[in-house]
Amino acid sequence: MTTVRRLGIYGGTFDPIHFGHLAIVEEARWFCRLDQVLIVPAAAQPLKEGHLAAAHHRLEMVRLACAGNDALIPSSLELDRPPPSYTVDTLRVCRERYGPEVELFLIIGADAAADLPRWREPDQIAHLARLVVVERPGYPFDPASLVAAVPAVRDRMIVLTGPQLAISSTDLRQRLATGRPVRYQLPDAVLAYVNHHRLYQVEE
Ligand SMILES: Nc1ncnc2c1ncn2[C@@H]1O[C@H](COP(=O)(O)OP(=O)(O)OP(=O)(O)O)[C@@H](O)[C@H]1O
Ligand SMILES: O=C(O)c1ccc[n+]([C@@H]2O[C@H](COP(=O)([O-])O)[C@@H](O)[C@H]2O)c1
Repeated sequence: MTTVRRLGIYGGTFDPIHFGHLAIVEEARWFCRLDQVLIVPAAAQPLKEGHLAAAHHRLEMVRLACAGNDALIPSSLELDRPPPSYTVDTLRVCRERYGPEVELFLIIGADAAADLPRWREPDQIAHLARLVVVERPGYPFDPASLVAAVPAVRDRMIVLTGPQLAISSTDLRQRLATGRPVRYQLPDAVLAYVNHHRLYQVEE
């Protein structure tokens, strides 16, 4: 069994999960020498209007995407409690489950990081976990403004350039709805699942 000393936590709507997600996790895992990364689909993201695929579908797609990489652990942590899914609560549960010796690393894309001041208890988030911000094409990130808005992130933030893949779930959903190709933007097994369950097709 892997001894976990450095644990990554990567939350998202994952509607659907794609290679942009997986590539940034891999970068963070390598750079921060993480033993494991929990991939945590949100029941309901507090600042988002809603999602299209049901929670069990999004979790199953995460499971399929993680297959073959023992360091990636699909987690139903946020689906097992009532929404909204506040990250600070998830980090508290992880702290309790894994104990004080395990260092927590919260992985987030640059667009989500810029929004951190609007999240619930951002100071506590920075106390509970180091923040691993991975840059994303189209979302210039200014660490100084984040530190100005949430001083607790100073010395707790790592910014990675990352693989810079301009893939988004919104674009994938639009492509799927209009019959455009999405292959090579997400794992084949996830695409097969999406097609089998007709997740993002517009009914005629
Ligand atoms: N291509 C990408 N590069 C870097 N970070 C990404 C990328 N896609 C998503 N992320 C990050 O992954 C996390 C989860 O994102 P999410 O599930 O909302 O995907 P998304 O592609 O942004 O979806 P949507 O288009 O529906 O908003 C967030 O921290 C987000 O910033
Ligand atoms: O805790 C909050 O207040 C909060 C506000 C907005 C977003 N989040 C989390 O940020 C992660 C990325 O969100 P998203 O919309 O990019 O999928 C996901 O795990 C969300 O639950 C958390």
